[in-house]
Amino acid sequence: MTPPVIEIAHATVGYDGRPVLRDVSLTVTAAEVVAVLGANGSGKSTLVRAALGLVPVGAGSVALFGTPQRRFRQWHRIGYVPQRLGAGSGVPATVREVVASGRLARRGVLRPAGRADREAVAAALDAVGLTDRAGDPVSTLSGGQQQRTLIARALAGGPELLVLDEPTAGVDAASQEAFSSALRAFRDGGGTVLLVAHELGPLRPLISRAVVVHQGGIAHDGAVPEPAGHHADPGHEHVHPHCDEEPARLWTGI
Ligand SMILES: Nc1ncnc2c1ncn2[C@@H]1O[C@H](COP(=O)(O)OP(=O)(O)OP(=O)(O)O)[C@@H](O)[C@H]1O
Repeated sequence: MTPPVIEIAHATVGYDGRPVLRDVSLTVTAAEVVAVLGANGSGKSTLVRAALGLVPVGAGSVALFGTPQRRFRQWHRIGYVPQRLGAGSGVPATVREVVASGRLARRGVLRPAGRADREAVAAALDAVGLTDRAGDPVSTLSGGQQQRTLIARALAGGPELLVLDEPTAGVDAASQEAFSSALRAFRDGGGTVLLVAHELGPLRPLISRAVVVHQGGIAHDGAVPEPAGHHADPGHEHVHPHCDEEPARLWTGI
């Protein structure tokens, strides 16, 4: 039997000895599209970072593709898009260069890019609708386009698992649509997705399962909850910036 893509069992995760998540378990199997939901600061990013070994797990265990995470080396099987780019940082790289860097784990830094690399980069740029911007410096792109560049970089590596931390936060409707079609194509090709989200928007129909992080644990694991309150209004767009008073019941009143 194929092992789960991600298997977190009874993990305690935190920073500087202060636990953020206690005794959490999460299994993601191949071809699932799992959304991690929850209020600001609930520990959504911490959960996905723990899955990837980016924050240490104090107790419990994490396995990736059936291998204990501390022994896992096949990072080309995973594409990760972190929460914030910070690419307005004066890095003069073009969109194509950033996307091509996603091939490095596959080909090694010293081997020149071959045809397969160029084709993968072109396909990834096309998937996120940035082909016409490929030669532009990333710093000249909008926040949403920069986010799409990072998603293309992850896709270019030809991963089996995509882990995305708030891929649509602050991203306009056109970018969200482009992103959701790229994700749909990835899933249709057999890819597995774990993504952190505040609002699902156009991603909602793609999500096969939702996990809600609340008060240091997983409060729900199953069907995608309906948003509560004014968020349920037709046409409501979650455009306000992160705010700490985001009601936890938004995702737990189910
Ligand atoms: N590098 C860090 N060092 C110390 N504490 C951290 C660090 N990163 C996150 N935390 C703390 O861990 C808790 C959970 O943060 P996390 O980023 O996982 O939440 P989140 O649910 O992803 O939030 P948001 O919706 O705002 O992105 C918060 O209290 C945060 O202050």
